[in-house]
Amino acid sequence: MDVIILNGASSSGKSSIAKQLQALLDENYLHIGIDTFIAMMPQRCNALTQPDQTADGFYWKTEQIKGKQTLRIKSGDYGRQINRAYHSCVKHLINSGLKVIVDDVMNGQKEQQAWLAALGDSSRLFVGVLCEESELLRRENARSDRINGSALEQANRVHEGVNYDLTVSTSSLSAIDCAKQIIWHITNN
Ligand SMILES: Nc1ncnc2c1ncn2[C@@H]1O[C@H](COP(=O)(O)OP(=O)(O)OP(=O)(O)O)[C@@H](O)[C@H]1O
Repeated sequence: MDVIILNGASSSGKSSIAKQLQALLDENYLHIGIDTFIAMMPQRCNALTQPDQTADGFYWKTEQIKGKQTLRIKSGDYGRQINRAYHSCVKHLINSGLKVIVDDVMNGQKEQQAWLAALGDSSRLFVGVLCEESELLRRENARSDRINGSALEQANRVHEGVNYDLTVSTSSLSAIDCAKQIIWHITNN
């Protein structure tokens, strides 16, 4: 498998699963996500600590969705350029003979299509990382580095229209057991 794409809301447990996969898989897999690129960007390009401050990179915006005040991540021109580069960078890594675990918060079906276009004929596994909303909220509140409200907004939207090879539930399984489920699927399909 060239690339394993873990898709789920913030705090659903993607990074934890990615680390367990890296430990358990025989072959070496790189772990990459948009946070990898955010860490490379000049700080002035993003406004991720407070909502409603626009930026050329990524920022949070309060929107009324279905009558509810909701925080959504938005991107400016630079952010969109970074996102496209993130997709093609994964393909370049694969073309260099490397294997990759992508840890992503997809914008539903639209972003899966963008991944499929970028990945071409590389072998890939789309994994939905599911978590109950009450548990997402508990985890988000326990973290000091995540803005409150983002996990719940993403909870359903990230999965809308996405076709998965398998899903794992991190509200009922530990990260290591989710990783074992994924490896079982790869080995037996
Ligand atoms: N299967 C699990 N069971 C219980 N707690 C978990 C599980 N997976 C992750 N957690 C906890 O949830 C929190 C978020 O985990 P993690 O960083 O893996 O999520 P994430 O989906 O990568 O989040 P983000 O997209 O915000 O980076 C951490 O405190 C982690 O310890």
